[in-house]
Formats: sequence, C-alpha cells, structure tokens
Amino acid sequence: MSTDQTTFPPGGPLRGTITVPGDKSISHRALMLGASAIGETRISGLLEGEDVIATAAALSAMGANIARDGEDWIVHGLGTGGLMQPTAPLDMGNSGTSTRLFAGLLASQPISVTLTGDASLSRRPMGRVIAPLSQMGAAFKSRDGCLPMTITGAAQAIPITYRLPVASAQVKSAVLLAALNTAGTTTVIEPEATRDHSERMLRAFGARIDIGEEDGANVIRLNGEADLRAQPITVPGDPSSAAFFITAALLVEDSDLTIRNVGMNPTRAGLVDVLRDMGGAIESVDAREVGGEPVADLRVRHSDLTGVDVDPAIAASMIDEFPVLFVAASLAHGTTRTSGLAELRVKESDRLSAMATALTAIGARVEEREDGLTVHGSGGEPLNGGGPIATQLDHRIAMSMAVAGLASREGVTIDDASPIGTSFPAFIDTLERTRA
Ligand SMILES: O=C(O)C1=C[C@@H](OP(=O)(O)O)[C@@H](O)[C@H](O)C1
Ligand SMILES: C=C(OP(=O)(O)O)C(=O)O
Repeated sequence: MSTDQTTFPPGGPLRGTITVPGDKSISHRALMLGASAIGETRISGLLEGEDVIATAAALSAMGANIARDGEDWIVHGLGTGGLMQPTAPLDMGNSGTSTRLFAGLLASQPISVTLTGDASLSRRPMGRVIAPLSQMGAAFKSRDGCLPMTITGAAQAIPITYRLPVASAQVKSAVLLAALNTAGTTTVIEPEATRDHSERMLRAFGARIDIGEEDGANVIRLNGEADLRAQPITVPGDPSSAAFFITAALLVEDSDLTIRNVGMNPTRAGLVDVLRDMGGAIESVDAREVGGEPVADLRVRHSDLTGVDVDPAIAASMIDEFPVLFVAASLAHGTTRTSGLAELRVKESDRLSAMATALTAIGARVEEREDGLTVHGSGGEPLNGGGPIATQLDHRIAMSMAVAGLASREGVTIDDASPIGTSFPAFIDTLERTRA
C-alpha cells in the first residue's frame, strides 16, 4: 500500500468561492436505485471518489450498464431484483455505505455474492445488517460478523417490521433496499432520525413508501415488489466535505469563503447549527431545492468561537463531522463537551481515540471518555502542530488534521493523505485555490 505523507502548513486566509464534490451518500443511492430501475438514469454531480466508484464497479460486475457521459453518469438499470451473479468477489474498498447497502439490495435477490474490503472496512461490524436481513430470509457467512462476507439472497424474501437498535441510515437503507424485491409491506421504525436520502430518492423513483411518526419515532413503510422508474438525479455538494472548509474558514484569521451548492438537508446539517451556536459566522445564501434536496450557498467568515455542550440528540445529523468539530473546539474559548458518540468508534477508524490522540499530539487539551470527547479550547491561540499524525485509513481524520494544520504554528503532517480520495479527491487542490 502506498502512503502519502503530507504537511499542511499555516498560511494566509481562505478566500473566494469554491464548490465541493457531490454528496457521497446520495451518489451511492443514485447508482443503486438507477441500477434497480428500468430505463436510463442520468446522474449529474456524482461524486467520483473511491467509495462511490466501488459501488459503480460492483453494480457493473452484476450486469448494470454504467458509463460516464461528459460531466454526467448514465445508468441503464436491470429492474428490481435484476442483478446478476458476479463471477468474483466484489471489493467494497473502504466503504461502509457500499457494503451495508449492497447487503440489503442483495438480500432479496437469488444470487450469492462475496463482499471484501480493505483493512479498515474489514474491522467494521456487519452484524447490524445481518440481523434484520436474516429475518427477511437471506443467508450470511462472515468472519465473526465482519468482511469477508457472503450473502445468499432469498428467492422469496419475507417482509418484516424492524426497530433500529442503533441510529444508522445504513441499516435503515439496507432494510428498505431489501424490501424493494419483497412482496408485502416492510416497516422500519427509527427512534432517532438519521439521514433520509434513501426515503427521498425511493419516492422520486416511484416506490410506494409511506413515512409517518408514532410515539416520537419515524415509521417507514415500503410496499414491494416495487417497479422503479428511471429518473434524472442532480447530486448536491456534500455537506460532510464542505465541513472541512467551513471549519477552516472560521479558524483562520481574515478568511471570507463562499462554498456553493452545499446540501442542507436537516438530517445532515447539525455541524452548521453547532458552529453557529459557538459563534461562527455562517450565512446561508439563496436557500433552494435541487433534485428533492435542500441546498444553499454558505458564506463563512473568520470568527471567535466559544465552546458548547453538544446535545447528543443532534449527533446523527452530524455523525461524520465530529472529527472536524473537535478541531474547532480545540481552538475555541472554553470547553466543548460531547456525548452519545459511541458510534464513532466503529467508523473507518475509532474516531474518538484517533482524534484524541492526534489533537493531543499537536498540543490540544482533550479528555477521552467512552462516548465522547471533552475539549478544552486554546482561546484562539494557534496549536503547536507537529506529526506525523496517524490517519488510520480514515479520510475524515486526514482532512480534520489538515484543517488543524492551517490553524497551527508549525503546520501538521499526516502520515498518509491517500484515504482522502475516498470522499474528496480534489481536497488539496481546492484548498490551494482558496489560498491563491
Ligand atoms: O447512509 C449513509 O450514507 C451513511 C450513514 C452514516 O453511517 P451509519 O449508518 O453507520 O451511521 C455515515 O456515517 C456514513 O458516512 C454514510
Ligand atoms: C463513515 C463514513 O463512510 P462509510 O461508513 O461509508 O465508510 C464516512 O464517510 O465518514
């Protein structure tokens, strides 16, 4: 495996106007639903990161026709239940979303597929999808609930009612995708709201999906077998990628940066709310809807930040943004306390431990607890910097520590920038453009 040690030095302000690449969650779903529909789905703004390319390659290996057409991608789908037996295991790379959503899509198709992944993905728990999908009739063989995992889909899957034991959009989506080729009504009960891109897109593709609320929980019912209608999809900019530039512009003096076309779905926008509570000047300009998703341009100016107690109820709406929030917190005035974040321990890395170690190494004051970090801010004094920081095959650790470098005295070196390619291949180029 190649490593790519990279230093992010302090420097001038971030200024001008940038865009960030397409939303990773929406990109995976656009390809999967396009492949499950009859006809042509044209996707504009698809993220061309390694995780999404893994999804596209896997769908191609199962018979879908996926090709780039100018700036767009075109999917010719096979219809619900139409995926074909691949001739070799499918490599999911670093992508939890690909793995868990495919587990669902394949659970109700009578083929047998082995999924593999890199060292990081091979440590992540798959029991959370194996449990409901086994109830629906799929058979699984795995290495103690981890990859490699072989899924043998049910010829006639059984509709279930499933209450999510963890707040996870991946698990919710896995069950809904399995339900597409399952006769009858499958119900998912979601006590804590998670990103709802699957529900929005399933509806746009013509699936019979009904979303209600009972006793404070979301109740999602999907009627199979579904006939999906191919759709044009426009993918908004990824708020999880924008997060690094929002935070960098808040932290670096004299910055005034506009990020165009950022997805502002309320199930994703928690970081912006928390940073505003901390005193961050983040102005939403021209809020609009693109392809069934709320979008806005964000103007971000350098601000003095003050630590807050982050309400654990907001966690799901910013679950991938905590690493970079911890960077903001280490430079704020006062203390930031987070809790309810045990899920961060089973992402691409253990993100609580990885960030506590990384920030401490560059001079921040951080206490690690089982389900969160407490960060004592420097009151605006730059952190020392240093490194090389272990990024642990985790793109979000790599980009968060890059942001920390911009707000440090000596810069921050990360041991390997290559994981950034999973979600934001143009990260370094985009950063250079803001500082030209
Ligand atoms: O459904 C999705 O696209 C995602 C859901 C989240 O994972 P969980 O479902 O494990 O919380 C998130 O962390 C991941 O980056 C993408
Ligand atoms: C957790 C993430 O992705 P995934 O679960 O798809 O690997 C992420 O992008 O931060």
